Amino acid sequence: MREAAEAHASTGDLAVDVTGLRKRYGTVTAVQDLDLRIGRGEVFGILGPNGAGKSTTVEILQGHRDRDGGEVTVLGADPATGSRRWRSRIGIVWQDESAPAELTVRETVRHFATYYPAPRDPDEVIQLVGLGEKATSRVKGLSGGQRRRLDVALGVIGGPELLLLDEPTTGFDPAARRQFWQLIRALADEGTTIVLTTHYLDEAEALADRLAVIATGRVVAEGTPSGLRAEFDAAATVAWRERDGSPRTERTTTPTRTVAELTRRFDGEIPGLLVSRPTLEDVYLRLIGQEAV
Ligand SMILES: Nc1ncnc2c1ncn2[C@@H]1O[C@H](COP(=O)(O)OP(=O)(O)OP(=O)(O)O)[C@@H](O)[C@H]1O
Repeated sequence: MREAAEAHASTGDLAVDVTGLRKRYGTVTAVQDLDLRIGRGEVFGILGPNGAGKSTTVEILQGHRDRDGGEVTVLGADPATGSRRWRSRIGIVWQDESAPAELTVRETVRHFATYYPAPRDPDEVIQLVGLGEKATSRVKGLSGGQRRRLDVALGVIGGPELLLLDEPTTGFDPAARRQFWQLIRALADEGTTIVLTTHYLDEAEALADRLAVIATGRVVAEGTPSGLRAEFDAAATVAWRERDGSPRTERTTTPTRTVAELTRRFDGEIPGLLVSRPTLEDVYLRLIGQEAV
């Protein structure tokens, strides 16, 4: 999936192509000079802290929010002028619950299917999201996690080529998150392009073929989860104490050489030696400006 998506991204077969996106709300700049290229069939994570501009970006991709500047193409069209037919090719899982409480799960999914020109089979979608045993339950009786699964069912009932999920697992317990991840992977295996925003680094790592870290409306890092990790693994910190007891640290991409030099200098044991590398979490926190590594 990842190789196919990267090949698409490089050959120009893009599901999402954003250049120089800008959005302000009054005096607040929510998005500034944001670029995104997402290949067809790719699972793409947009990772960032509260207020980074994730929801604003996704709303602009959906065509639900105007932009102030930049070029945006989603499935070949500008979302600002996308047709109804274009909209039917995109599935959206909203942050707010949208299903009517009094209907059953099956009634709700069947009802939403009528909005689309070529919907999927409602019972198949109910099975896909793991609500088979709840098909005849009323929406108001579902748990939070089950509601979210229903939201995904409503997002995919139209058979979308592109699925946009805004913070899909916020409020989930750990087991529900893992189950939800399986669902996203199943959809990705069917070939759906998936863009999801998240606060959670582990979620982006577990699901995304590629991810963009955004902070204050800009992309501050982009790549595969393993590529980002490798890039940041390059720098290690060597810490030790000098003979007078004063602490020293050195950031280096060649810690073994540094330790060898120190070994020679101290002629044996290096006082207080510590060699450490940042975790991906440390790197993420540094990227979003919340902690020094
Ligand atoms: N309708 C609005 N009116 C005014 N300011 C807004 C509006 N929506 C968002 N903002 C501001 O724009 C910035 C980006 O918000 P956005 O919701 O896009 O971020 P986010 O990354 O999705 O955050 P969160 O993770 O908290 O959902 C924030 O400073 C926010 O306060």
